[in-house]
Amino acid sequence: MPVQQLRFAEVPLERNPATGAPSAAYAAWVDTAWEGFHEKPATAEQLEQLLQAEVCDGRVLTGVFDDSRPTDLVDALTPVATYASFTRTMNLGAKLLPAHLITMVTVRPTHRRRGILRKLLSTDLSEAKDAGFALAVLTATEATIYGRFGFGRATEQQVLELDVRGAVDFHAAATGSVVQLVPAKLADIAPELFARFHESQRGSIGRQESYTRMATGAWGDEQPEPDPKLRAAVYLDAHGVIQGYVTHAFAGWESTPPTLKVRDLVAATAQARRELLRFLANLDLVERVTVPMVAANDPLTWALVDPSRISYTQRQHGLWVRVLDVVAAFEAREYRGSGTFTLQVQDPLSLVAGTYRFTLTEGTASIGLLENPEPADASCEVTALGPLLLGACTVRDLVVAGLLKPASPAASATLGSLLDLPGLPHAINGF
Ligand SMILES: CC(=O)SCCNC(=O)CCNC(=O)[C@H](O)C(C)(C)COP(=O)(O)OP(=O)(O)OC[C@H]1O[C@@H](n2cnc3c(N)ncnc32)[C@H](O)[C@@H]1OP(=O)(O)O
Repeated sequence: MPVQQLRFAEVPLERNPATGAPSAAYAAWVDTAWEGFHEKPATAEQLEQLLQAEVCDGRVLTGVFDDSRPTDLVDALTPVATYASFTRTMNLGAKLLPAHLITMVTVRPTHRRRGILRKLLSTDLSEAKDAGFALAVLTATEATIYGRFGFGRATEQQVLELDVRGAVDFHAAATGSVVQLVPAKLADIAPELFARFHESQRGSIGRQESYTRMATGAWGDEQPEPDPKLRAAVYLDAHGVIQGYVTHAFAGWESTPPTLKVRDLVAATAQARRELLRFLANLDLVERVTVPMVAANDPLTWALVDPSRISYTQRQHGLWVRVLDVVAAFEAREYRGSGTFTLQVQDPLSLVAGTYRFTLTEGTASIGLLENPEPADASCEVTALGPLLLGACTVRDLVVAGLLKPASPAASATLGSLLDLPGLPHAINGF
């Protein structure tokens, strides 16, 4: 059936009024989404947990239905495609801005490559812009899908592997103390510490409800069901203030070498992170500690006396950002110094196309869309705006990549001097 004849409908986060259990329509949506990611069907208890969490998140679920399927073979409530969105803030450096988050996008193999994703995404991005969102954000299963819709790669992450055989020495003397505690104690501590991290880290994206449930062991890292293996510790600074937490689980005696896997490590200060890693590095009976969601410019190599204990694996793209409002998004960014330039943006979805004048005064921007466009100092496709907004790379990197086209070498140098930022954007969670 062509995409025009399919039915696109919101699937409410609701319960069966008679039983109080998650509704059949919600269950069918989850089952389709999970099948799309090759997961087993959710159990009744998992569905209950998911519904609770998704209500907390304020998710909006969309299902796409093919009413031509034989109802004796397939329940009419079962969608052929799923799509979900909700709102969290993103740290753009100078400000946190509400972002439109897109997730759980699946199209059944029987209905692929006939434009369902294109219709879902282009409609949703247009509605998100009309609703006032300056950016949409997603994580991608494949890097090649979302550029055509204007998403640009904004953060990266990798897994840190630390060889913890024998004594692991740090340059800095230990400070503060670490207290091991049951994960349930993190119910209030985890969101509060994450909020402090989120305020301080460019590129950070707000967390959904599942993260608190995972920090407390109510959910495992793979399924929304209790995880008895989980252990936890907090770091207290020299004044006794909690500044970070870590949750972790032993990978089992069959792991080679014996490995402890960090599930989540949230530190409100750089010292807290270092001290939690020192705690992990000194655990007995394990030879390797792995830490996920580590920044591409992770500073641990500078903290250890022997940096060869560290290796990084699984480096990959993290958040993809689609700018929906150039003025609001780029006024929430940091800059260096003062100056002006104009940027012409091309946008196949016509959401942000135009020429913008940036007037920068001591690191803050005032931006306007020009009514009578003039030849711009640089031009780019909308997909370059994500990395440019977050400072994910330098202006020169974007120019060399062919993603940003300066009118002259002087214009390139001016943009670099104003837009290049120290450090990298980083997010410690996906969604
Ligand atoms: C935010 C997230 O949730 S990321 C998770 C994405 N989901 C998955 O990976 C689950 C498995 N895959 C799927 O469910 C589907 O194949 C999807 C969602 C990736 C694509 O859905 P479809 O409805 O087939 O895509 P649609 O037909 O609308 O294609 C839109 C465009 O994307 C392109 N495209 C679609 N899938 C892919 C892919 N896997 N890789 C590269 N390009 C792709 C198409 O060629 C098309 O390009 P064009 O319009 O420029 O010619």
